[in-house]
Amino acid sequence: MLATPIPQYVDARHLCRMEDKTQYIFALLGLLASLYFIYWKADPLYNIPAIGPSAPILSYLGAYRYYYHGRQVLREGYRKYKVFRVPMLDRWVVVVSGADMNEELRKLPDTHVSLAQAVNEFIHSKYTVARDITDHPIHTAVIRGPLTRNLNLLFPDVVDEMKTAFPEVMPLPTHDGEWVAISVRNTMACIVSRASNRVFVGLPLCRDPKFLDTLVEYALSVSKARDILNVMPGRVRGIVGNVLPWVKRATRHASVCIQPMVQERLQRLQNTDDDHGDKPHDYLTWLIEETQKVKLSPDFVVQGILASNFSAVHTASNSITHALFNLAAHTQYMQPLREEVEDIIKEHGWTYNAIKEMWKLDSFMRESQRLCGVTGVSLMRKVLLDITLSDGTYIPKGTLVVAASSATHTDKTYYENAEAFVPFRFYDMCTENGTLGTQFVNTSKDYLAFGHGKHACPGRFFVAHELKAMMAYIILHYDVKLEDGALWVWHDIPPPSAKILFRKRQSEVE
Ligand code: HEM
Repeated sequence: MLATPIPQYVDARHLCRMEDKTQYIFALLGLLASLYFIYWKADPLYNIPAIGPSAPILSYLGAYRYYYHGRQVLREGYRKYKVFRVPMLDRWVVVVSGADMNEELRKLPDTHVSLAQAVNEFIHSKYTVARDITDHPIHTAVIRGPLTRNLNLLFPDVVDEMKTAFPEVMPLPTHDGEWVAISVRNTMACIVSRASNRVFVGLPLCRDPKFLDTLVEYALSVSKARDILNVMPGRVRGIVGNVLPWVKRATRHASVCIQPMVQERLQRLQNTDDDHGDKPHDYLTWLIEETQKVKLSPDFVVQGILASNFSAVHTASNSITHALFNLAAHTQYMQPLREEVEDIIKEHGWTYNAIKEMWKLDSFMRESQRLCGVTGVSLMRKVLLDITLSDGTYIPKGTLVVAASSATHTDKTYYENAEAFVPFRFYDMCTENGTLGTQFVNTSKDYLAFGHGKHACPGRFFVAHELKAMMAYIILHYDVKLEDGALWVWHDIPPPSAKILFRKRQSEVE
């Protein structure tokens, strides 16, 4: 084929245009690179060392790594820096390292940092947990106040519910000696939910299958909704959050069950004012009284119950699931635990004080939580006013700051043989030093499983006794072991498929 000759003048103009185009492209690329560089440098967190790439767009690689290997990333930062930052899909999170920095973070006043705002930013509580709970956390005041003060009185109900729930939810195999594989997380969630709601809403609602289904759906929907909202850009988030159906549906369904009880309590409270009746003394009444104190409608009680469930059930069922896996992986500790539990129950029965006195079990639970906390971070705070930490790190308003709890818990500066599961280490500390400062419920700058300071988990006194009672029940009634050939592979949140073998207890305490 003959090539068509190109006239000279066309060629020259064409070349000129090509040159112009190339120049424009280079100029545009240069401009974009400069903007990219300026944007990167202008980030107010730029001076805080980042784990993984910190440049815009590339930081998504780091976010991906943090999502899947969070604890490794946190440990890397913890080893290298006092203060560092890790990328998430929509933000950077600043992390402080070591007990002294933890102490500094927990001492920051509420005028400068906020836990509630941080939780709201992190899981969008307004759209995932309960509409008004960030602004009006009535449940927190009730848990911290009357619930904790009255644990001794409420505890027989928790024990009764647990004793009823175990045989129903985890029936013993019909043949003696037969092992049965049980999916632990869901089973424990079911029993924790019943025992906790025995206190929150009482009988018969705490056993009502419809109410319990609503709570299960609600719990699942919180993380589903959070995952959806996390990938939304800021402005769209509010619009999408408002149309998500789950929290509205849970509130509607829960209202049908709870509102009549609220009305009944209100009536009784009024009668008490008129000296005609006994004042009810339970969680619903305390929530109603709290709404009255802060001048809210009693309708808020439903949100308070949902938020209580959100705070209590997921955390507690994960905690006992980890403890059971630790027991199944270290069955040599069954015997000393059995001896302790059996002796104490024989002497005192299933009382609140009896559970408190199970010090070996207490130490076991604390150690399990030291190594297997629900998340690798604690003391999550949103910065409300610009702050400068003692090492000179400037943290602007709006930033999320956390403490690297899992890295602190495995730091050999604070714990001997820090990586090993040594279930009676805290028991030994208590007996050697004669102090009670290392009980399951105690927080410190190097033990952050329940947070630390003013906002430390107010439900920890309730949950410590609830979970110890459940463990004591299992220790007395079941043998446990891992499935043949299975290794205990630790997860922040154990997958529902993770199973343990249970059988009716074979041996008496020797
Ligand atoms: C093993 C189970 C639990 C764990 C590991 C746990 C852990 C935590 C942590 C780490 C915090 C944040 C503390 C801080 O930042 O200083 C917290 C706060 C909170 N927890 Fe728990 N928790 C558990 C069970 C419960 C239970 C059973 C309840 C309710 C009965 C509850 C109610 C709360 C509330 C209301 C807050 C917010 C406190 C505030 O805003 O000041 N938690 N919890």
